[in-house]
Amino acid sequence: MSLLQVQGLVKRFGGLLATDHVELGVEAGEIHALIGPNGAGKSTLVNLVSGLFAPDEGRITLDGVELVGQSMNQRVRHGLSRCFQVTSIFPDQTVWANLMLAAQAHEGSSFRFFGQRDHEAALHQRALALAEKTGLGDYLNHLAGTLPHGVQRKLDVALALASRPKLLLLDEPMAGMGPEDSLQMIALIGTLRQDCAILLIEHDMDAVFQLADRISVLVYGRVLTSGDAAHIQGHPQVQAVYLGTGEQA
Ligand SMILES: Nc1ncnc2c1ncn2[C@@H]1O[C@H](COP(=O)(O)OP(=O)(O)OP(=O)(O)O)[C@@H](O)[C@H]1O
Repeated sequence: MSLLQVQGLVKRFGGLLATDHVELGVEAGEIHALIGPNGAGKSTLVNLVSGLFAPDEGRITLDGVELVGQSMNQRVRHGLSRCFQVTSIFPDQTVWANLMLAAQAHEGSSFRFFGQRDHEAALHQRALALAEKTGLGDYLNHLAGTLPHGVQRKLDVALALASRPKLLLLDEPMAGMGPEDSLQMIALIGTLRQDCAILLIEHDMDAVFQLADRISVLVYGRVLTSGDAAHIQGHPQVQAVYLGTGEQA
């Protein structure tokens, strides 16, 4: 069984079938990209997995645990995390304070048998590890709200990693970035493979082909096909959807 297993998932908005009986699996250690034209239902699918939306039908399991019916916080406890595009950042606090708060929120109870000093030291170590992982070392004393966009997005990733997720949901992590920041974010996402599986929505096809172990193509709420980069690039219906070359899905 896959780490994330989506089965028969349906979401309707009025008469619109935004998610049409989707079947999807994300394996442990995999970067799985979700691509498709505007309005194909990518964000809706990620919102169903994260718990922002409730499905009309279907199942979503993470590591064998049913997520449908569980709150977003419960899903985080079961190993799911997502980047919120900077909305989870405390802008008036320093980067360091943001990391310490995130470490405290997720690790507080696991240190409850430690003395106060050991507890502080463990949180300190965790915050430092998150900073190192995401390349925030030079910004620890900066107020989060004053950071350049690309650095804020790294902090966003660091905060999402604080819960030690099994699966991280990334919805357009390169959005609004210049080429230099995009390259850094692609490199960072590549290193996360060691830590967790990733379900990635991304419009930048170069980034997708560089990062993804597997790619699923959504069209009109349905999974058209899944496979590696070569499979997707050679798939006539995918070419038709993206390039308008005749053969339709
Ligand atoms: N909250 C909502 N209420 C009503 N319709 C919605 C809602 N959210 C999404 N939709 C509709 O569902 C369909 C799928 O939208 P979704 O945002 O999931 O697509 P997407 O593939 O993420 O698109 P994009 O690449 O443009 O972000 C669209 O037709 C959209 O208008």
